[in-house]
Amino acid sequence: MKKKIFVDGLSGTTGLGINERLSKYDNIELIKIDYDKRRDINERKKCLNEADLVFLCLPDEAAREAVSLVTNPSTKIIDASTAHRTISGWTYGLPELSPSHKEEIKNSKRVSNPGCHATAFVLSLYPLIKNNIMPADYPVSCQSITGYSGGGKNLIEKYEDKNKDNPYTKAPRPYSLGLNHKHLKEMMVHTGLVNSPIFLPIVANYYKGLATIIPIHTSLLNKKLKGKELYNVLAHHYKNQKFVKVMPYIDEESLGDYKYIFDGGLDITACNDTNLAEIFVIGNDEKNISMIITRLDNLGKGASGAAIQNMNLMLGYEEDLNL
Ligand SMILES: NC(=O)C1=CN([C@@H]2O[C@H](COP(=O)(O)OP(=O)(O)OC[C@H]3O[C@@H](n4cnc5c(N)ncnc54)[C@H](OP(=O)(O)O)[C@@H]3O)[C@@H](O)[C@H]2O)C=CC1
Ligand SMILES: CC(=O)N[C@@H](CCC(=O)OP(=O)(O)O)C(=O)O
Repeated sequence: MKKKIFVDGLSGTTGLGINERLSKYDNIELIKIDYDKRRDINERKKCLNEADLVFLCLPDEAAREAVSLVTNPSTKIIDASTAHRTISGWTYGLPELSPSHKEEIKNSKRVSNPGCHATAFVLSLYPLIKNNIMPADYPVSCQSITGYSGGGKNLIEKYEDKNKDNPYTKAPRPYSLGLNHKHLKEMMVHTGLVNSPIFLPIVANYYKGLATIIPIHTSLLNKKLKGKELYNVLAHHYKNQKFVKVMPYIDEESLGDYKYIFDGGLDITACNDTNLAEIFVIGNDEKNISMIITRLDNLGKGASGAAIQNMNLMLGYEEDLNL
């Protein structure tokens, strides 16, 4: 029997990405809603309760509302919004963190898809805190560079406005300057950090692709590891993962012929159109400093790709089916 799937918010950036990926499945029937009725609460309620699994690709408030409309006890939900990422009763959809995270997703009816910045951030730090290498009260700061599609339809429209004086397109823009980005709680809860990271995202004039940049003073770690040892911890943690790769270690010596760097810089769009997150560990042992840079497609492993991976697990398919 085909599984019935409903995408609430199909016309949005994440919804379209999920829809495109779902079109590769032949064992899935998409529940369709008239375009004109896509915000009609009664129509949505009907579709939500007919489905074996629904994707919520909506703003937070609308996602909460959608959950409240689901009365069918069999309906499974994957929520792409921020609404349920730190709420009890919901499973965080980042299966690479540990075998038990993956197992929980497989058995869950309520999975919250991680935020795009948070995905890269949590993947970078979880193994270090879990293994007691980074203290839970380490003063973490992080910058993240992202393409403008991360802001959904509204921000895409602003960036793509062809007015030659369009202020958005002039230069990259640091944002969330109240230092209260909506991913902070999620970043803490799912790494085990006890203090808020200082998180500064930067949006730039390109469509998609994201990288978090986390500097580390290795002398402040519980274990005074060298850069290569830090790399070894992450490489070991993710060694069996298809969608999270730890890339070869970078230091001054390897920099010259490092194949993933061109003209001294790292391409943060290299994971676009994939479901990959790639982690780079960079070290300078003389100065006791390291850096973790994690890149991904904010619409791939940062949103729609991750949602499909979670669906595969929840429906008992191969985790990497059609990804
Ligand atoms: N873009 C990204 O990189 C990522 C986004 N997310 C999250 O995923 C969710 C969707 O984001 P994104 O796709 O970017 O957003 P978009 O703004 O591109 O799309 C939002 C969708 O929600 C629909 N919608 C809005 N309000 C309602 C409502 N009250 N009832 C029904 N439908 C409604 C819109 O319909 P309409 O066509 O009428 O406008 C649109 O289809 C958000 O919570 C976002 O934070 C998560 C990770 C990454
Ligand atoms: C450029 C831009 O605005 N990006 C979004 C992140 C998108 C994302 O991960 O979103 P959710 O947490 O909503 O799922 C932001 O920083 O708010």
